[in-house]
Amino acid sequence: MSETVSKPVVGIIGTGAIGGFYGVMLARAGFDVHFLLRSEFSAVAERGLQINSAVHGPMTLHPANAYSAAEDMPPCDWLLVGTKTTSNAGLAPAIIQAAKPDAKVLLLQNGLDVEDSLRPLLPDSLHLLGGLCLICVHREGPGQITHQALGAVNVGYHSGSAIDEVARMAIVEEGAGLFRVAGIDSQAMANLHQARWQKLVWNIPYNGLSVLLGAGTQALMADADSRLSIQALMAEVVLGAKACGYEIPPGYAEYLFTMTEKMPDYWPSMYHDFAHKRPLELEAIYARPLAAAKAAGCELPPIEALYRHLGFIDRRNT
Ligand SMILES: NC(=O)C1=CN([C@@H]2O[C@H](COP(=O)(O)OP(=O)(O)OC[C@H]3O[C@@H](n4cnc5c(N)ncnc54)[C@H](OP(=O)(O)O)[C@@H]3O)[C@@H](O)[C@H]2O)C=CC1
Ligand SMILES: CC(C)(CO)C(=O)C(=O)O
Repeated sequence: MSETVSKPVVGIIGTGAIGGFYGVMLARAGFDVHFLLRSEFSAVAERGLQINSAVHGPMTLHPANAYSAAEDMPPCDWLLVGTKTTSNAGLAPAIIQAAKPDAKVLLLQNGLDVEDSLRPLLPDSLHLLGGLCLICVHREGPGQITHQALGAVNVGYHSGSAIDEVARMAIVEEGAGLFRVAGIDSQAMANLHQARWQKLVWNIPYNGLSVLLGAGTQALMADADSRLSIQALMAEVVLGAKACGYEIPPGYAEYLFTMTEKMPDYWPSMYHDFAHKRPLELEAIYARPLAAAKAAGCELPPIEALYRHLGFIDRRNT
């Protein structure tokens, strides 16, 4: 049965791999999509966005509604934030500028509590949501995105003026519905914290080890020692989540491990940040989960060691 959702105006704040991919998918489904860019503005204004997708085939959006300043964007019903988490608080002026008064702002980002630095800077009328993307995409060049595998987005409510759980879930369902109309698997999550911890079961081992060991997923999965490290780190994330009150479903870590064996060789976005000398998302993916677990009385030494090694690398790299 096809789902009918009225088509809102969508703004993409940060058109990189994630913002560009989901923005193009929504535009292809008939949504009115507007893209805020920074370094790639001229290239995208001239040539549009190209997605080379192993799942959907080649896709081009040309012309794309490209902007270098949020002031020039039309008022948006939904804003999808596709920047890295390293500068969330700095995005508030652009978000406020591009948002309708009761807009929904969806952070399509990995990590824990990534909404917290932004929330106090936004008006209460704006709804803030988090989206966990299970996808392998990266930027190949200005306006050029490679999509290797997967694509689902799980959406949860963080904060805003929704008066009760029913109102919150209606907004979350609306968000998931946008993606489903665009042919993307999407689930409404009742608990955003739970969803963020669950996603960390993948990101904590693979993102960090890809940088530390200089290896993509296939090399990491082919070596007995790195397999053990991945499994140990996954088990630690499950422990940390449990200490904080979030039960990761039994078998979930094993499911992600097996899923990764079947994926094409994938270099997580943290590796791309390292290779391009951009700051790593260490605060969101490591420091906050470690601090939350510690506050709940749970030390996670292997994750802490990985975090410290990555900090050393990051400080010398940027
Ligand atoms: N790539 C993936 O497969 C996955 C990524 N994620 C998560 O998604 C998030 C986004 O990652 P990803 O898409 O890979 O990152 P990218 O680096 O590809 O994209 C980030 C984009 O945000 C832009 N940007 C940053 N600040 C601003 C600003 N102030 N104004 C306008 N544009 C801005 C950057 O522009 P500029 O070029 O100028 O820096 C860049 O285009 C991260 O949290 C990541 O962990 C989650 C699942 C999978
Ligand atoms: C887990 C993965 C690779 C999708 O499987 C992903 O979404 C990520 O890189 O954050």
